[in-house]
Amino acid sequence: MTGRAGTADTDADRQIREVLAKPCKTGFVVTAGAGSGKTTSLVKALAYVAADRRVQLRARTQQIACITYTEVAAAEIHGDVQDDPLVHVSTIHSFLWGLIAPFQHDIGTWVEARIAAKLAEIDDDLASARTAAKRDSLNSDRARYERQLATLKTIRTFTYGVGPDYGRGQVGHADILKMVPQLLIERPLLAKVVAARFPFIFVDESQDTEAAVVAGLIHVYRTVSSDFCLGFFGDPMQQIYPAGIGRIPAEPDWTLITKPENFRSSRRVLEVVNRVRAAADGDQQLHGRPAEQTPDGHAYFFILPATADRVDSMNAVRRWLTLRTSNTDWLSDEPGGAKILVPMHKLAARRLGFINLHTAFHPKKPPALAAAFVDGTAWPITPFANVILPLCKTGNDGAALRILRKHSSLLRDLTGESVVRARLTAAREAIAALRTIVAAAGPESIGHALKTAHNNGLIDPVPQLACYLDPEGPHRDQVISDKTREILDAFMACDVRELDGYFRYVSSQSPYSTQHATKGAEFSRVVVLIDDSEGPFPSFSYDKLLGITELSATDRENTANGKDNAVDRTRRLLYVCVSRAREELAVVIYAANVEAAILALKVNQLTDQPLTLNEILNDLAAASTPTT
Ligand SMILES: Nc1ncnc2c1ncn2[C@@H]1O[C@H](COP(=O)(O)OP(=O)(O)OP(=O)(O)O)[C@@H](O)[C@H]1O
Repeated sequence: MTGRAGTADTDADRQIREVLAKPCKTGFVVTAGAGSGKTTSLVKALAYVAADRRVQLRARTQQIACITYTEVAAAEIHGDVQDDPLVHVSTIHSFLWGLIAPFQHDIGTWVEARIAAKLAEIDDDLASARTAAKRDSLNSDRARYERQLATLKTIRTFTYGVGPDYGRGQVGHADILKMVPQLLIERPLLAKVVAARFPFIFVDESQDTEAAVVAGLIHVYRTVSSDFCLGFFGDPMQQIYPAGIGRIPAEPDWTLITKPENFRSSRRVLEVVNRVRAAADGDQQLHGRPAEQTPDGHAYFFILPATADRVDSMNAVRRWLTLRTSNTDWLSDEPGGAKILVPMHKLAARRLGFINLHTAFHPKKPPALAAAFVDGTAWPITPFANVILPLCKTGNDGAALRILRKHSSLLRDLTGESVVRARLTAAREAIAALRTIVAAAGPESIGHALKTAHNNGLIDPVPQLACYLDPEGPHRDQVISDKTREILDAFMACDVRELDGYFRYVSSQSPYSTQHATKGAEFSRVVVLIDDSEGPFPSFSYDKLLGITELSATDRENTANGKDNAVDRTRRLLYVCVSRAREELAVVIYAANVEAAILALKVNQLTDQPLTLNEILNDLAAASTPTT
């Protein structure tokens, strides 16, 4: 056995196995800090059940379900269990869709109710609409939903895509998270079918799983009488998405398991990890590895003036770290070099040259599209990732055909040689036109490229984008909100060259990553960049965490009511960030008032010796001065 499944057992692994060996309905919650090996324990649990119950599960055509947070995590776990077909690893969305897809009638009923709710909402808004323009816009949305409702009856099969297109039988990402838990609770048969198909369901990163989804799964547990096991692996301190449940409400008969060790971090890094957590729930980790295998490592805090040039000062920090740790990897921008965790994409966007693109996707009140921009899944951009840029980059016809066959319906299901030939010629001409637009680049080249690709059938955009690009086309009944339209208008005006830096960034090819996106990952050398001065960072504030900025009235109200607040949220994010480091860690804070920040770090007991820009510049100067 190799990889995570082959690591030494901990007490928690043994406890989990005891639960899994019980021949009855059972459940458990593993709650433990960063780097304690929760995912490792999950992999071992999968391997154990697969080995122990293989014959029985196979005979009943059952599988062990493992729900992960991202596709990347799912792929890793697949690798860990050597692609065992008995183990069904998927993200929450695809897991839930897999459960509901056979229940087409129920999906139809749910969608009908959803459209009815939208219509009721519009009627309410119409009653209070003050301007004729507002009434017109609401009435036209109403007419669209009415048409969707009318065509719904003709839909034979519902499918699942990024955004909803009810009139054409497509439910969206967000719908799945609402629909499936609701149906699990309302349809007893569905709960039974789920338990019969997956007698073991394990959820990783449970703290960021939506409360409704957790409630749906717990409902399955409560209602089934058969042999069924539900297990959660998570850490409430690492909840960084607002919809996440945080702590799992365990059933009275479940086993609660903790893991007190940290297997990831060096001595100095773990000290910082523990210090960040101390003011939250106070849980402190011990080293899991034997003393001789736990390196001392390095961990430093830097306070730099907010007025400092970001590129120069960051380079100074990296040079200083190279000097102090004798490790030149701190200077490398290649994978394996320093990983720089920025609070917002805006910081990386500026450094990697896609600030206009970033601004386009971040209107004042961002809809879900802004969040999708963050993780590289925004539907207006995917045609560039999958089709437009690959078509422009490849010089050969064969590769272009493969791209089109995979991502476009242009060349699919064609009959007759002359039709195929005509389509191929048209595709070649369209690709040549695209190449010209992309090579010329400049303002609005994104819009030109997108329209050219769409008009020539090279891309099959999601319904909303198709409607935006061709308002009278087959997707004309799509409802596009004003905010989404605002994003699309700004996106079309961008320069196609900005996509280069953006794609490097979201595919982790740059040294930058956002603090949210590093969930579950680990790196040898980590820089955590703290910079509130570069603009608002919604819902988070390092200045508030450190006590440099006063809490707002809302923060105080949330705190008084025991609700989540900016300080707790930011502490959790900082905890996730510092705990990504294996050997070496640098926390770099840009502060408007350096003295106040130094004091704040000491008062908050995060470090006793923060370094200033002057100190590191002096050290660098001394190191470069030849000794006589
Ligand atoms: N029992 C173990 N023995 C040795 N190394 C281990 C053990 N468990 C985990 N590790 C190592 O510790 C590191 C962290 O493990 P893992 O990613 O499973 O932790 P986690 O609790 O899921 O982390 P996080 O919550 O911070 O994302 C990995 O490098 C893993 O290989």
